[in-house]
Amino acid sequence: MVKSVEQHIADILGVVRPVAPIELDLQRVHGAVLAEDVHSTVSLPRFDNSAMDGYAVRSADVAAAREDAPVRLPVAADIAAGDSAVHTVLSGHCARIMTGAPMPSGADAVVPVEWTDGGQAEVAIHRPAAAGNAVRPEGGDVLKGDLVLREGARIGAAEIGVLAAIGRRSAPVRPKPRVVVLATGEELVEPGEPIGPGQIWESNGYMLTAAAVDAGCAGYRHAFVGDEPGAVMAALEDVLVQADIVITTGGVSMGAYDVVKEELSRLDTMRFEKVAMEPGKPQGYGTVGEDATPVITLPGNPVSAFVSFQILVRPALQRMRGLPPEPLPAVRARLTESVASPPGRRSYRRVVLDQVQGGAVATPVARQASHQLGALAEINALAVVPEELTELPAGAETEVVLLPRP
Ligand SMILES: Nc1nc2c(c(=O)[nH]1)N[C@H]1C(S)=C(S)[C@@H](COP(=O)(O)OP(=O)(O)OC[C@H]3O[C@@H](n4cnc5c(N)ncnc54)[C@H](O)[C@@H]3O)O[C@H]1N2
Ligand code: MOO
Repeated sequence: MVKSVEQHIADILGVVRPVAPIELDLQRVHGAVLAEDVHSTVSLPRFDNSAMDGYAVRSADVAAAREDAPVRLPVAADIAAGDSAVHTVLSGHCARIMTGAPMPSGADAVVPVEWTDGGQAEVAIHRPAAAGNAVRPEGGDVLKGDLVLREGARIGAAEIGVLAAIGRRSAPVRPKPRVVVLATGEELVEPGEPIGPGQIWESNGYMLTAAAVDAGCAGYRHAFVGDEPGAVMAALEDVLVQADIVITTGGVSMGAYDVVKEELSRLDTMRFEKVAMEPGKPQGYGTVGEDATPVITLPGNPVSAFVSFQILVRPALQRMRGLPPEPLPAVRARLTESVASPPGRRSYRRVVLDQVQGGAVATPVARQASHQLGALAEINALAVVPEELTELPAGAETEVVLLPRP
């Protein structure tokens, strides 16, 4: 039975759940997703303060100040940012004040230093300042009790700035899901190591770990395993405690040594199926272990693994983060060349998407086979050929999925 892409996405979503919320330190929340609304327990600014370097005055005292007829006031105090003393400006006096310094009581305006002679004992003020001039009032930004961040917010630089500004040392978040990637195959050799006949350098593990990071997760690449019996189960048992989800590659098709499928299909919590897509036909998913850790088994062909991850696995990772499990964004674009597709399967063809006058155009790369990793880094999108078609001619408009960039 061949299964639809939508059904397989739904089935994978069915075995994952959002990671449990924890309170995480400010220095570790980047990339996490907020698990609760955050209300401010303080007003911002916390106190009336000066917006400029200048002189805190009573506005009535400087109302008559003119360019050619300055008002002269004695400078009764010098107030720097961080000054915690209680200052008062009496009528007919002023205080020198710096940006961010608390307003002294009595004063209701700040005259910027540029409107004065900059005097230290006495200052000549050449322009009037209205009440409130260059004063940042308490609560003028955030009021105590205000909702400042919503549950479900992705925590980036701006959110971290807000949390710190309201004095929070930590936040209730869903941390980045821990994605462990396990490549399998007897032919694999670590990149950088000498290689022998029939061997290949392991690339899927590195690629998918990076793809998991691009999807907002913490990616960990486990050492790859060979095809010896028991190796996959042993590696899985090894990683279950530290994984929120495990992604394997290889060993899921029809071969005599397709050990992932062979070993894991003994568990009644795992399913191995054919999905109506190309690349990415042989797929498996389910859970393993006491905690029902999700395990997704992707095919070994590098492009199949990559496309399967982006189309099938990414929505599940978004759900685990605590976000809506949305697919990658897509646009409509015109194909510059024809693309083929096997009957009954939805094909994802590698294309370069460009914006030109007249709209978006998608140019397929020449090498479209599942092992042809070479062109993967040239592309920025995948053009979709629907199940019911075996070809889309040049000039046809189709859905084009935008690939994520870090
Ligand atoms: N008789 C059939 N043969 C195959 C079928 C089929 O339906 N009937 N399906 C083909 C399709 S489609 C795919 S996709 C692959 C999937 O195969 P496996 O998931 O079992 O993967 P392997 O056989 O282990 O490897 C396939 C290919 O990819 C290379 N590979 C594997 N792992 C890595 C890695 N970590 N880094 C780089 N390259 C990797 C491996 O050397 C093979 O060349 O099956 C088809 N066959
Ligand atoms: O489905 Mo395989 O993934 O076409 O190469």
